[in-house]
Amino acid sequence: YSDGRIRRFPDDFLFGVSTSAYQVEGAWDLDGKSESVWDRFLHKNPDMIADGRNGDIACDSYHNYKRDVEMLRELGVDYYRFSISWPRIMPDGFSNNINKKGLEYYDKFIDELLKYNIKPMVTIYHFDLPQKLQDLGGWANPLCVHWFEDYAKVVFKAFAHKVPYWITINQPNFICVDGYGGKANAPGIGSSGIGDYMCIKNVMLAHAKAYRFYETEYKDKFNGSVGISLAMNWADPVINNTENYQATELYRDFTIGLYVNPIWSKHGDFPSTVKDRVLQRSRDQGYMQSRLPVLSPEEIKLLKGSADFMGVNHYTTFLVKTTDKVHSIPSIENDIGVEVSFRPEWKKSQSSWLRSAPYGIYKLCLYLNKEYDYPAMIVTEHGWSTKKVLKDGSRVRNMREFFKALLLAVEDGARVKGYTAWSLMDNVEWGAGTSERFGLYEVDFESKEKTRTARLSALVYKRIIERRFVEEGWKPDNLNISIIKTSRAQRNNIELYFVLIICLLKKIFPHQ
Ligand SMILES: CCCCCCCCCCCCC/C=C/[C@@H](O)[C@@H](N)CO[C@@H]1O[C@H](CO)[C@H](O)[C@H](O)[C@H]1O
Repeated sequence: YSDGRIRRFPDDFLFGVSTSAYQVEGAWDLDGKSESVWDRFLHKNPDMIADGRNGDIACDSYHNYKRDVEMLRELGVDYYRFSISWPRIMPDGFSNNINKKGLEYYDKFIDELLKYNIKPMVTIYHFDLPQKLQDLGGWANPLCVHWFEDYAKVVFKAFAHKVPYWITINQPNFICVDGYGGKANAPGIGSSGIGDYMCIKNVMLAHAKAYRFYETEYKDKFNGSVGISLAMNWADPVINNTENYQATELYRDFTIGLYVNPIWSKHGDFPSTVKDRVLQRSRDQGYMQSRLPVLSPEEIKLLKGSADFMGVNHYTTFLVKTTDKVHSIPSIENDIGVEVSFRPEWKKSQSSWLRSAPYGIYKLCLYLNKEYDYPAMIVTEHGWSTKKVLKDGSRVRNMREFFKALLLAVEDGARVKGYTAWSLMDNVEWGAGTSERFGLYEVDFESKEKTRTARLSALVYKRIIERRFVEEGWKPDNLNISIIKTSRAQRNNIELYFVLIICLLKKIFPHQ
C-alpha cells in the first residue's frame, strides 16, 4: 500500500484533532454539571482504572481551554473535534433545566476557536450520559431516543450558527456492546446479547432524529454537515480459505454493517446476514423472538440517508477465524462465532487491542465504496498509544504509513474529506486511565496546571499539514513548537484582501 510515490493531499482536504468531554474537561461537578455514567462508573469501581486516574480533573480543559486553542494554532489544524457534555448542559437530562453556565462554557470556547479561524466539529454525544437518565434505563429505554433528540435540539439552538460540522453520536458499538452488553465500560449493565441490541436500535434512531431535526430547522439557514462517528477497524481472514472468508464477512457485517447499513445501504435496515444469524441463534436458545429488535418500515425510512458524511474511527486491523471457543450465551460474540488476533509482526502499541496495520484503511475505504456506493467520509479518529514519552517515533511511523495508505485510497476513488488525529493531548482513556497515552501533546497529570508539551508527532503532523504531503525521514531540530504561520483560512483571507487591493488600485489608477 505504498509504492514509493509521493502523493499530495487534495487542496480541499482538511486536517484536525480530536478529544471528548469526559476525557479532557475535568470539572466533573463544577458550575452545575451533574454526574454522568462515566463519573458514577469510575467512582464506584476505582479498582477498574489501570492507574487510578479518572476524569474528575483529567486535563482540566474546563479551565485550560485557551491553552488548548493555542496548541491547535501551533499545529495549524483546520478544525477541532470535541464533544459537549450532556450533564453539563442539562443536569437532569431533560430540557426543563438548562444549565446556563454549561452553555456559557462551550460558547466562549467556540468563540476562542473561531477567533483563530479554527472550525468547531462538535460531537453531541461521546459516551457521557447523565446518570439520572441511566437510572431510568438509559439507552435501553426507547424513550432515550426522544431524550437525546431534545438534548440535540438545545445544542443546535445554541450553536448551529457557529458550528459547521456536527457528529451526533460517537461509536454506538462502544456505548452498547461494551456498556450494555459488557461490564467493562459505563454503565456496565452486562446484559450481553440482549441489552446491547436494544441499545443499538435506540442509539441509531436517536442519531436519525437529531439529523432530521437539523435538516428541517437549520440546513437551509447554516448549511452545516451532520454525520455520525462509527468504529471501523478493518478485518481480514487469518487464512484465506472459504470458511474464514465467510466468517470475516459476517464479522464485518456485525461490527461495521450493523451501523452503516441502516444509513447508507440502498434498502436501509440492519444487514440481513445479522438479522438471520441472531434470529437463528435466538430460536436455538429458546427465545420466541429475535434478540435483535426489529426496525419498522417508518424507522427504516427515518434512518436511510440520515447523514451528510460517514465519520470513520479507524485504528487497527483484526484477523478473523471461526472458533469452537465457547463465548457466553447469549452474546454478540457467540452470535458471530469468531476469534480475532493480529499478525505477530504488526508493531505493538501501549493498548492490547491496537497494533500497526495501516493497510487496513485502504481496504476499508475500498470496501465502503463498493458496499455503500462511494460515501463521503471523514476520518474522525485515528491514533496510536505509547507510554509517557516525548520522542514518540512509533506514533510518527504509524501516522505516516497510515497517510500513505489513505492517499492511495483517495487516488483510487475514496471520497475522504478530512483526517482527525486522536488525540490532541493525552487524556483519560476510559478504564485505562492515563496508562495509555494517545496525545500529540504529552500532559503532565501530576502538575497543577496539567502542563502540555509537544511530542515529536505534533511537529511531524504540523509539518504534514503545512507541506500537504508525507516527507519520509523529516526530523525537527528540537521539540520546540510555536505559532509561526497563519492558518489556511487566514491565508485565504489575506489572499482575498490582496486581490481586493489590486482591484481597487486598478480602479483608481486604470492606466498604470
Ligand atoms: C494475539 C492477541 C490478540 C488480541 C486481540 C485483541 C482483540 C480485542 C478485541 C476487540 C476489541 C476492540 C477494541 C477496539 C477499540 C477501538 O475501536 C476503540 N477504543 C476506539 O474508540 C475510541 O478510542 C480512542 C482511543 O482508544 C478514544 O478513547 C475515543 O474516546 C474512542 O472513541
